[in-house]
Amino acid sequence: SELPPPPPPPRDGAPPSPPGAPLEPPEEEGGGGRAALARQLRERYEEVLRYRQPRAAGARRAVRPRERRLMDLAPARTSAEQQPRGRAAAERGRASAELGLEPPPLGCRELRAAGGVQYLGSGYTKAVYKAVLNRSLAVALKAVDFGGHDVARCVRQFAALADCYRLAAYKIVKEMVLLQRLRHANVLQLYGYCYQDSNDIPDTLTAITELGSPLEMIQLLQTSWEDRFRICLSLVRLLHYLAHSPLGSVTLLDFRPRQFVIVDGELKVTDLDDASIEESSCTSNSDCFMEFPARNFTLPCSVEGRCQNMNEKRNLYNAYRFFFTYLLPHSAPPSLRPLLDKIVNATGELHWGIDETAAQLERVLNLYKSGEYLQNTTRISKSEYRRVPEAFIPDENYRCWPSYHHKGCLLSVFDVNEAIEICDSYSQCKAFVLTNQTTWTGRQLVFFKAASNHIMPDPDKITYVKVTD
Ligand SMILES: Nc1ncnc2c1ncn2[C@@H]1O[C@H](COP(=O)(O)OP(=O)(O)OP(=O)(O)O)[C@@H](O)[C@H]1O
Repeated sequence: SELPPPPPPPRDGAPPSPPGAPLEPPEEEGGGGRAALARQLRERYEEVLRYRQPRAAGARRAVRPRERRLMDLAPARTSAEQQPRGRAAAERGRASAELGLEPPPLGCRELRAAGGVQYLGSGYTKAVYKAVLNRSLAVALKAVDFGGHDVARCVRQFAALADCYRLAAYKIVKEMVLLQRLRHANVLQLYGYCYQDSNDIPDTLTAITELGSPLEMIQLLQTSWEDRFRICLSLVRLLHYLAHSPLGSVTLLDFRPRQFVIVDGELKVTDLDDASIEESSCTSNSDCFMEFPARNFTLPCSVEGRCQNMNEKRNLYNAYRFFFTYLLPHSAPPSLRPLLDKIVNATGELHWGIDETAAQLERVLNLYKSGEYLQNTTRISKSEYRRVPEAFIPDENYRCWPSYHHKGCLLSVFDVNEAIEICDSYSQCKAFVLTNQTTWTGRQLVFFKAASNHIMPDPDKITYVKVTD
């Protein structure tokens, strides 16, 4: 309900080209509102510069008011169609260098030929579209949302659409710089970007990124523990990377689940416009106060006058409150529960840092993958099973939860003994079929069946039929 209405669909199947252009460092102007807007533009511009410069470069460079346009990329009026290819590429390369980015593999040329453009969603600032580039690559396109809260509020206040666009577009620029500098399996990949003129505003920016699907908590709660654990593990790997990133310790100030998307079952951060590397300065511990809806923490103030590990701990507590409590313990294998409860408690109390938390989750992964978690359980089968190689049972499904198949009972197992244990524990289960499919941890997928009347040949599967009860 808090989402702004979607922007109008792109005309003639063209990619969305919302107006505006970040880019020239704003000059200070006299006079109330305009001066305030100019100041905000300048602050955003300076922030982008901070992120794009390698830390080792040392002190911040002074920003010259008339410095060349920061993101004067390949404008639409010099479209790739109208100019030799080499020049377009050269312009892109030069622009990338200005941004501190590598030349993008995808740009305006590919965007103009995009197909299947579809509105995906929007937040306060950006609208996101799905599109197919080069007829094969499905990507996400991010642009400033003209109907969005950010632009609308700014226009109401300053009545200056072009500058309000620039202010919002800086968020995309910041995100692009961060996506480029923070490279990790759980950070969305930036494929490229395009500046093109729009009706009212020159040099509107579209970022081209990897496509994901929105993270739906309700949906996640209905999936297997294995898949939910994967989300938590990818989040912890991401936070571990962010705590030790090339930019320093990065905190995600906005940590709601909608800042993340799922790509092939892995969680990836997509919205980086609220990321920050500033570590709060302090003179005493009371300056290092962290407030959350249900808990507050006071962190130690270091002798250097910085709140110790505040960025890392903020991320960790948010991971606990938005993800771990919901996703980690429920329907986990019973022998892993004590360790998982320990992880949930330790992060909820901020007793551990990210290094320890990551090490503990990797430990859970190893116990699960290696089958060690099964060792404490008694593994004597109540029933006998007849092995029928190269065979499967096409029907006779029953439903179970949480199943990998919506009609049948498809679960992952470590080995055939675990499948026997599961079948033993379901009175409905009369047989099971080992498939040749595996999950992300390498566990085998098994169909549990309610009868074994029709067995069919299949070279890739093995059927086990319960012979006694
Ligand atoms: N790469 C992507 N693939 C698929 N959907 C995405 C992608 N990136 C973003 N989205 C969807 O689009 C929505 C808006 O994107 P994004 O969060 O970047 O915009 P925003 O204006 O910064 O939002 P917010 O107000 O949450 O900060 C997201 O909630 C997400 O569901």
